[in-house]
Amino acid sequence: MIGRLNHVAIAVPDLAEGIRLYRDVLGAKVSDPQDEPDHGVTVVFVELPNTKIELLYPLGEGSPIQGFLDKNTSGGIHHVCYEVEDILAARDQLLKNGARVLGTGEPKIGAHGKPVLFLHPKDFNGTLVELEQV
Ligand SMILES: C[C@@H](C(=O)O)C(=O)SCCNC(=O)CCNC(=O)[C@H](O)C(C)(C)COP(=O)(O)OP(=O)(O)OC[C@H]1O[C@@H](n2cnc3c(N)ncnc32)[C@H](O)[C@@H]1OP(=O)(O)O
Ligand SMILES: [Co+2]
Repeated sequence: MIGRLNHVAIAVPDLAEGIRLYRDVLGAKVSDPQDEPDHGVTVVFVELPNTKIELLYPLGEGSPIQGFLDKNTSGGIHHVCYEVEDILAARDQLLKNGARVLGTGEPKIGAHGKPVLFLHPKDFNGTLVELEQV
């Protein structure tokens, strides 16, 4: 069901410092920050030849990454995103297999303009999983 790795997301406590590390220290191509109010995060994309890194910073009240940053004060790997061809078929299959789909269960439009869903980290070895329809 899952295909390519679309991105690995890293929650950062300081976005400017995260950009500096990836652009100036690691020498990667880094996008401008993009606010995603529907997701409660500001996102910066780091373009790698084979995948992307998504730097995440909380946006607004009740950001879904705030609790994670409170626990991981230096930041940390927040989720991995796998591509799927049909997100509703993937969701229904996962629900049938007992995985918990977060939120309303309906896909939202993600930072790349494509439908996304999240799966509970406790159902996947402590790793929050995002699915993105490509
Ligand atoms: C824009 C976009 C895109 O790419 O297109 C994005 O990625 S948006 C990315 C931001 N959006 C999302 O993350 C949406 C989905 N996320 C959520 O609904 C939430 O963040 C949850 C995953 C449910 C966690 O919520 P919250 O932190 O309030 O829950 P909680 O503190 O009760 O945590 C429950 C347990 O899960 C653990 N936990 C929390 N976040 C975790 C994470 N990212 N990875 C692994 N474990 C995690 C906690 O440590 C805790 O474990 P213990 O009980 O053992 O202490
Ligand atoms: Co993501």
